[in-house]
Amino acid sequence: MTSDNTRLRIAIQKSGRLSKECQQLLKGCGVKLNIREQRLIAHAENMPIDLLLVRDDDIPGLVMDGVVDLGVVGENVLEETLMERQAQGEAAEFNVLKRLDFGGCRLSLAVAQDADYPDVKSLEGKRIATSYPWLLKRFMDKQGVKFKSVMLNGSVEVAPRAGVADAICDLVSTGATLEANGLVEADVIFRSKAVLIQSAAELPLAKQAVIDKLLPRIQGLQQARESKYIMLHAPKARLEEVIDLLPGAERPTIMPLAGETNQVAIHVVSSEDMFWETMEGLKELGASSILVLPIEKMME
Ligand SMILES: Nc1ncnc2c1ncn2[C@@H]1O[C@H](COP(=O)(O)OP(=O)(O)OP(=O)(O)O)[C@@H](O)[C@H]1O
Ligand SMILES: O=P(O)(O)OC[C@H]1O[C@H](OP(=O)(O)OP(=O)(O)O)[C@H](O)[C@@H]1O
Ligand SMILES: [Mg+2]
Repeated sequence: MTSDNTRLRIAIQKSGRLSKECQQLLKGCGVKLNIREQRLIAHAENMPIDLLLVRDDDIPGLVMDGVVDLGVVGENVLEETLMERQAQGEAAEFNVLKRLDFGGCRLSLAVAQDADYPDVKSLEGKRIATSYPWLLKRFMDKQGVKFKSVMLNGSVEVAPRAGVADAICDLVSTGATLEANGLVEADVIFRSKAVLIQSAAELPLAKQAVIDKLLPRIQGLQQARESKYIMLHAPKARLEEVIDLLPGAERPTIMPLAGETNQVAIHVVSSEDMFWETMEGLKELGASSILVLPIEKMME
């Protein structure tokens, strides 16, 4: 990659479940990217940042070997790589800078829909197909269940039907993939989200300064995504009841309404979502013109 060691190097997934959201995250942080198809490297136009676009499996290693400074990867891949590297005596140091709010999934054991599965002990001596042998082994060792691991890098969900395994241990989100393959989730063994990790190596001040800029921006984006701006009109007489119903702990702003003495306008930033039920409750108290708006960025 570039020989310019003053530019912060960040590894993200090239294409897959994390790639779009990683690019959006950087864009939201004000990083102008010029990503071209087929290119491994993308240079930011307005900040000293270079992106390395790779398979997600390679990201923890690139960070742990200090080839890149930062990486975004699922905790599932991170933890699996960590265990594998530790077992092989390879470099396995890194720091988690931030748990992100995307890439949520779980690593689960799944069996055929008609299988008899009272608990995990029913997998004793069985063949389990997975791309995560270390995470699976850790869980099964803890449960005291012996099994045979069948390592597959992809299409794990077809293994039972193909007669290659009796059960699988794979990532699940909605469960649609399992259902489409006649499988049911039996036990969750690991819950995962995407994380931003940093290499353990000490960074030059200039690079650290870029990280110090990015982190509060990521925090601001995440906080904004979790928050809503709520506006409504409410009768003065029921103000306290209306405020009690509003989600989140922030005190609202109360403003007069032109030409209206019995009603006020209420504005509040809420850290929680506003449910239809709450809106209906507000309406019953006489509130009207209730608006729930998304917030783009936030800084406290
Ligand atoms: N269904 C899902 N919903 C949300 N996040 C998921 C889902 N499946 C996987 N992930 C997360 O996204 C990561 C990347 O998933 P993806 O399926 O794109 O990986 P991959 O096929 O191994 O890609 P690559 O070609 O980069 O190796 C996973 O390691 C996991 O952390
Ligand atoms: O429970 P679900 O919502 O169905 O999601 C789970 C599926 O998503 C991931 O694969 P992905 O779709 O990213 O494709 P891949 O197998 O090519 O990685 C994962 O490996 C599962 O197969
Ligand atoms: Mg992968």
